[in-house]
Amino acid sequence: MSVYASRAKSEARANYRVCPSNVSKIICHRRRGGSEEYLIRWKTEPDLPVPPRAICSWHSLEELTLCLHHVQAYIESRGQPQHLSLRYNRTSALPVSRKRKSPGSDPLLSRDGTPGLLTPKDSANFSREASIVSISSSSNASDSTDEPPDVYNGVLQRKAGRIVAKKASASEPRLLPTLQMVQAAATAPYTTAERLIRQAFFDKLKEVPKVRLENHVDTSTPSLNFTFIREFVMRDGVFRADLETSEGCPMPCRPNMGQNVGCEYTKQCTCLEYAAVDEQALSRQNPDLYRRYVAQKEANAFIETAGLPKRFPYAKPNLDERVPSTLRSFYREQRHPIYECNQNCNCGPVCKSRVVQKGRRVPLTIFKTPNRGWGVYCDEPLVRGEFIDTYLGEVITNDEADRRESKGGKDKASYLYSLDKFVGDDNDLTEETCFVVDGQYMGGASRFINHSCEPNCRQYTVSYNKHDLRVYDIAFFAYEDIPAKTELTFDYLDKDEEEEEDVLRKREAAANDPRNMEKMPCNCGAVKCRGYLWV
Ligand SMILES: C[S@@+](CC[C@H](N)C(=O)[O-])C[C@H]1O[C@@H](n2cnc3c(N)ncnc32)[C@H](O)[C@@H]1O
Repeated sequence: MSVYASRAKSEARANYRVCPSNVSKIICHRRRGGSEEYLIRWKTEPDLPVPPRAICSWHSLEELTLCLHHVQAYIESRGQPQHLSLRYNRTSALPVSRKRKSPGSDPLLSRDGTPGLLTPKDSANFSREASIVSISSSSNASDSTDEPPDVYNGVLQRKAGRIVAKKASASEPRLLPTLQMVQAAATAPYTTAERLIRQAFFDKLKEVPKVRLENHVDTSTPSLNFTFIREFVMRDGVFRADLETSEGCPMPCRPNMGQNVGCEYTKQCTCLEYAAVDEQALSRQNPDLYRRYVAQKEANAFIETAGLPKRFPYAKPNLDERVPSTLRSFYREQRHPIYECNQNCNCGPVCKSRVVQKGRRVPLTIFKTPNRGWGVYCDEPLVRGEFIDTYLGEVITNDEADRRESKGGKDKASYLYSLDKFVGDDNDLTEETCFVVDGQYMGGASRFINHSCEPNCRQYTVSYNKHDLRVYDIAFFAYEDIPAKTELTFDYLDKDEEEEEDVLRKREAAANDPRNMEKMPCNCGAVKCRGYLWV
């Protein structure tokens, strides 16, 4: 038997001690042609902020020797004399600066998967089961009682070197864990459970058009407690406005108006009643009315805009389905709500005022980032103003959102999105009475979009019933041309662009403000990063 280390590089790290008893696990990956690859998972020193389950390789030649020695002993114990190649990850789980890495830098595994760990994508396509084995020892890092056990998707937990299936409670009934998972949990190492979880997630994903999962960082998948949905799920205490308030645009809107594209060519379209006023057209058509309008606007007074010429939100150069509609610059910059035509309109399905309601057209990939959990990119290039997807989830009351939020600590990811666009707009809607979308357990791929202080996407309000101020779509559009496979991001605080010096000054102040100790650091990596996610 020979153990062959491929592409070894050494990198001494004085403060990181590795010895054979520190090896918590060896992952064996059978390759085409019968050879095997081994990945070594080290336990970490308790005082080093290296993730306990990080897959590390050796950091020095001595460590490599120990590592090979350990692999050899392990293989001998299994009696598998084969040609072996040992692959490694160059030390990516460094003890410092892990949290502040820019997106894409220094990933645990390279993007093409080489030197490669089994990725979830690989495992789903594996005809032959990747053989994954574990060496457990009583001193296993994640077995220590002062550390919480690893939780796999809230379904299976690693405890004392075994996998334990979490029981479904009456208040939280679910189909998971499956019988197969429970049985595997009783007998198998946790890597087997992880594989089953991956498979279960891929099964879920099969139902979702044009969404892929990619993970070159580790072997996890998003939570199995997450369900992909196609429309809002309305929970207790939330409601839409009465159906009869949903007016369509009546005659004269017709399917064959103008250039066969519906409402853009009628200034009378009642769906556009609350659309942005076309001030240029107004000043041309009725200078007196224009002057009055400007005065009211400057006085911040309520303006009755019915009958005034309106700006149309979308541009569509031709009727070719492959050419996307784009949001016009005024809407892109001003964030004026977009009112689309609805099922009661006479203009018909090709009307240019129907974009978001037709749903996502672009293919998205949910991928694991090195430092911000899962993120999303589009497989194809996006043009500025192109619609991407809406934010879906359970629609809950603000009180319920507060309850759900209070259950998590500062590190808990937040998936809550307030539907508060119309708060204060001459109505009695308040921050307390508006509804909230929770994408934690249910949603679409866009629920995985991360925050950036310099985002390439923006969120917009899209309404199909101008009388419903509580329930509308949150739609993501590209804010700039975005090349294929670039991570999509939006600003969670929806702040307007700030000067760089202002941001840097505020960032320093935020870093020194003890109240921010409780806040989650932002890892967006942008030059203008504000430092924290919620400041
Ligand atoms: C709507 S989720 C986005 C998807 C999430 N990354 C996941 O894996 O499910 C929001 C959460 O993602 C994480 N996140 C998003 N953007 C981040 C950033 N720039 N820096 C650090 N964490 C971020 C935070 O935990 C945040 O509460």
